[in-house]
Amino acid sequence: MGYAQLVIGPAGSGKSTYCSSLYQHCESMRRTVHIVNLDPAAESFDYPVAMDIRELISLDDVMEELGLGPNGALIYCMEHLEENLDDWLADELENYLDDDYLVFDCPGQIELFTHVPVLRNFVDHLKRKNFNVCVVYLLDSQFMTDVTKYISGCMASLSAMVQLELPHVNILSKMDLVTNKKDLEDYLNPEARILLSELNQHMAPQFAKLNKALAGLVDDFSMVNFVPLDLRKESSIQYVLSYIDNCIQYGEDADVKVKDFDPPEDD
Ligand SMILES: Nc1nc2c(ncn2[C@@H]2O[C@H](COP(=O)(O)OP(=O)(O)OP(=O)(O)O)[C@@H](O)[C@H]2O)c(=O)[nH]1
Ligand SMILES: [Mg+2]
Repeated sequence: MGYAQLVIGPAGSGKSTYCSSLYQHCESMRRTVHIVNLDPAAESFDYPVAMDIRELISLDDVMEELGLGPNGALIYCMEHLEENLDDWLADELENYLDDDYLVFDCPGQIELFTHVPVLRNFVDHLKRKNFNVCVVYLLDSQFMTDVTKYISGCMASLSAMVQLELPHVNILSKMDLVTNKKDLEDYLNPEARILLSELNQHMAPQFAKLNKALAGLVDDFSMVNFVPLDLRKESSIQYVLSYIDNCIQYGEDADVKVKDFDPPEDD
């Protein structure tokens, strides 16, 4: 059994920074994680790259040879990855199987989990290879300034949740930039009733019905669960990591092993 985090979220939400902080944290804990770059447009890394999509395909080559723009080229690269799941990915994964912990740093284009089935097929492949996979969805806390942005963030995350059908953890990133934590508290665990009244205050009366439906949707999916992450604090990184570990049952087998080593009782 392997373990994997699929780190996704809008462009610039802090995915690569999260991966690098997680790597450093684990290193200081003497725990091994392997970070995989799935972003063909990435240029430099603050973490050692265990596997790299750029070894399979280069965004610049695709843009040049096919005359595509950056986003079209990215989709092309990811579809190329999809076609090579049984070749390139399978070969690379050979090096990491039992008990290994992989963290996939994904590109930020939201189309990847709303429009095309690439990531879905990617995780299905991981599951077939016996990986327990969890989606780690990063949302920038800077955008949680009012209820309309909060709802739109929730919808994007919900879309990934529905597409990927995996255990799903929402992280509110860049908490170090939040000066007034109180403003955010309302959004960490909000009630549908409060969301609705705020939405109605923000928007013209003709949206009342839509607002009710949206607030209800967010409530029904228990989306309203964001874990704040402040990368300055080891305790915050550790909390997030434990939370995710719990979702993918990492460490549970280890507990069993410990129990196995208990001295047998005299009969
Ligand atoms: N203050 C602060 N800045 C952060 C944090 N995380 C990321 N940033 C900054 O936000 C910007 C984007 O961070 P990245 O980690 O590259 O974001 P990303 O989600 O990987 O971006 P893409 O791969 O382009 O989608 C960079 O300038 C980072 O330095 C954080 O926890 N605190
Ligand atoms: Mg990145």
